Amino acid sequence: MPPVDQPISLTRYLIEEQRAGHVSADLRLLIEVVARACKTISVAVGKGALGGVLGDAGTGNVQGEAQKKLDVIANDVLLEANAWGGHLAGLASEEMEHSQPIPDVYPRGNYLLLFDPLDGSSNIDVNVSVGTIFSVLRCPEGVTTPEDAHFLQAGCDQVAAGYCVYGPSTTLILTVGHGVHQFTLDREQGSFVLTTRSMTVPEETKEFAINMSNKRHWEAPMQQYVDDLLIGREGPRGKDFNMRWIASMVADVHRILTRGGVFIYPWDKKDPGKPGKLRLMYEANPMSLLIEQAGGAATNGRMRILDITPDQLHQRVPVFLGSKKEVEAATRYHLEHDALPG
Ligand SMILES: O=P(O)(O)OC[C@H]1O[C@](O)(COP(=O)(O)O)[C@@H](O)[C@@H]1O
Ligand SMILES: [Mg+2]
Ligand SMILES: [Mg+2]
Repeated sequence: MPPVDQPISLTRYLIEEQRAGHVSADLRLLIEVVARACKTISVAVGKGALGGVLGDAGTGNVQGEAQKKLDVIANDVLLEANAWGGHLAGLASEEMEHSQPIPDVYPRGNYLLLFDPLDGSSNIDVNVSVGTIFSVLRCPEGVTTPEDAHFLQAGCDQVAAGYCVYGPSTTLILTVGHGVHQFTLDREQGSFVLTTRSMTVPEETKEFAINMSNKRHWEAPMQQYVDDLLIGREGPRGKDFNMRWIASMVADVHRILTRGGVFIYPWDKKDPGKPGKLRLMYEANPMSLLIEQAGGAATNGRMRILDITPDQLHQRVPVFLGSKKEVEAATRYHLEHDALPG
């Protein structure tokens, strides 16, 4: 990836993208508001035990998951910042049952924002990287008070997507449909600086990321695929593989954007009613757009994630994303299994 010679702030990068006709003024300002909210969340995360922000909130979200204090704080920060941002018609969060239109009394715009305010929250209390994932859609024409149904657009309709990782450094990864770029938070200056232009995911990899403890609950083709990875060079894949699992999707995807790999959260029969663990609108779609923009691939094991027509705001999907050839290989195991007679 080419290094950047001159420090370029996120603001300057976005102005250049606006001049090039890649973003509207409204979208530029909306991304700036999200980035500012991420800075605030980064400060809260960084306080750790000193800030009293660790531990459970004692509440559950709409998904029936126990919320961490920081899940609630991050959600509130994003809501507050964006309600006054002036560029949105509505927003939706993994932590809220329904989407929220921006009330009349606030300045409003034509975009819809969806977010996972804090991804990987099981890692907060052990001081491992967590992050924020976001996705931007257009509000359908003529709609002034968007409802859940207006957010149900395929991932290929996203106009921007990104995530922020709160790790050893705070980094913002962004696409507005013209490549994927990395910005690192300069903590002294308080601004995001472009540190990697045009990130690319190598086509091939020898590294996979999966929660192996679920293996016995997977479908047959998924078990076969991983068995073949583990046999390594003596098996049909003809090479040895390494494994990583951080259990924060943002951090696992960030590694893949940086050095390649494949990330898989397949369907499992622990809870057969759930079509997957990860959420289409807040996790799978934005990450799939980023990965595709960086030259990788993303499927649900059978079809391209960005082509899925959502039918629920909190819809879950299996996720296979990363290095193109490896995602194609894992997908092929499923499609060939589906084509078997009987
Ligand atoms: O604990 P598991 O089952 O391995 O799941 C880990 C996955 O769950 C997630 O933490 C789900 O995200 P949330 O923390 O936003 O619910 C992903 O970031 C991660 O990839
Ligand atoms: Mg998440
Ligand atoms: Mg979350």
